[in-house]
Amino acid sequence: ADEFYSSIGRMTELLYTEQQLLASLNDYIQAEENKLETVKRWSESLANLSSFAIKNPERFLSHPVNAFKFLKRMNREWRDLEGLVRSNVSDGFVSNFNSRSEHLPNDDDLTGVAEALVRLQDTYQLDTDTMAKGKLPGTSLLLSNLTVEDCYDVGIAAYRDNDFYHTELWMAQALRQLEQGETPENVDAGILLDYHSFVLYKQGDLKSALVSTKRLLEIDPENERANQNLKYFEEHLAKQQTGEETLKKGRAPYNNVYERLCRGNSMEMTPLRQSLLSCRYHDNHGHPNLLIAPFKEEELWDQPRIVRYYDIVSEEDMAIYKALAQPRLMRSKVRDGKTEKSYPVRTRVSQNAWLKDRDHERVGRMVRRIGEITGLDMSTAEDLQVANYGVGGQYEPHVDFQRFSVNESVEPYAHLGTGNRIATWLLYISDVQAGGATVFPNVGAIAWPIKGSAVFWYNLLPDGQGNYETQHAACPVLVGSKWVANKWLHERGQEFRRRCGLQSST
Ligand SMILES: O=C(O)CCC(=O)C(=O)O
Ligand SMILES: [Fe+2]
Repeated sequence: ADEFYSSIGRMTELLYTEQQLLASLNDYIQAEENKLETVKRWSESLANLSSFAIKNPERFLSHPVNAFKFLKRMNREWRDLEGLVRSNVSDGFVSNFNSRSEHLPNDDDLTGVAEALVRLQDTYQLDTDTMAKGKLPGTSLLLSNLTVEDCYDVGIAAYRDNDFYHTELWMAQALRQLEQGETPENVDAGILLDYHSFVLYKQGDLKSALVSTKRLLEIDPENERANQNLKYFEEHLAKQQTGEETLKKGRAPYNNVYERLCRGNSMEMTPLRQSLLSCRYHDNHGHPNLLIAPFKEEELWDQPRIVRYYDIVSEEDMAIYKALAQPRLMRSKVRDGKTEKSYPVRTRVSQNAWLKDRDHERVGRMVRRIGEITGLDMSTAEDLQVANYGVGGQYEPHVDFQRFSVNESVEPYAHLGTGNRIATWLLYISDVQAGGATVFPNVGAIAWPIKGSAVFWYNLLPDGQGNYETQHAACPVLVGSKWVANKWLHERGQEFRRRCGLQSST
């Protein structure tokens, strides 16, 4: 089935679908109006005739022409009219809609996008009101706020996830907006308070659950469940006060290194260490192709060494990669090294496509460039992965190499036969308005997406062991459509290019 929330690029297709549906709906409205217009005209013309005739029916019908026309009308014209009234002009729209309905977002998309809002709220420490009012960078794009019903839907998505902490936040937001005078059609204070008090109770906050239940009983005094809960909460609270039970804490949003990095709080480096990071033009020791056009190289981090190259490809190249990838985008998966199978996971919300060197001359050209810049053999690299992130799109902390231990007989990436992923080339082919940084939680490095620049690092230590300091993540995209193109380089072919050491240091 089609999935949309995991890629803004895929979602853009839906906007065109909506345009076509709207055009078809307008055709239907026009046809319905034409039909009604015809019916009205007929009825009006008849009204005069009939009111004249009815004044003196016998006299009217005594005229043979009148009699002829009258019988004809009653015999044929009324029947024709009935046919017209009965005729269905909605077929076009209905069949148009039905043929597309398979390719419209399903419930998983709705859950996915609601989860995304909650994820963004946690990662970027935004309160529910800020989120509901859409007060984010890029606010000029916002058409309308979340309504009471929208907030309720986000709360329900969290509830289905057993995420009572966020259910509480969103039900409370809905209640606040209700108090501010919104008039939703399908949601009322009763149902909001019902959920609100229940999830407070589930989180062990009996005092607040009691307050919420009392509010519910004010508007619905007969509510049986609320009355039972009231008794239950009061009894348990009394016990608690005698110290029998302590408050359990609900799941609070985690505030770990990863999320702090996503918010742009990088680890402080000592000024000395910082000053040793260099920025220079890079020609890979005089590679002939790079002497003519060297790349600006910036050292982002020292241990592990992470470098960024600016202006690696042109705007046109990037447009080509996106255009080639767009129709092939599929939900990104994560490969389980043990079972060798790939699965879609919540920790990776994006869609991707793979481009071969031969798919376009510009793809092959960039791959050759990577070889020139890094000095590595590109013949064992994987195809170019083009990825586009969705709403709150992310890739939680992971390493790019396949974990293995020397005593294990399984060879990493056995199906490729090219050894492990020795290095990662991560090219940003879009900017991102807010969020979406690439961060390295084990060391504290942050790489912000800069269109046309590529970040490069070695995943393996010189002896072939995986370097866990290279663990990294793509932070949730707050505002924007983030596109990247990765090239994963493998061990085979690099034996004489990157000299291996016996010890695992770099
Ligand atoms: O998109 C990013 O910033 C990082 C992507 C990444 O780590 C991956 O695809 O393995
Ligand atoms: Fe990665």
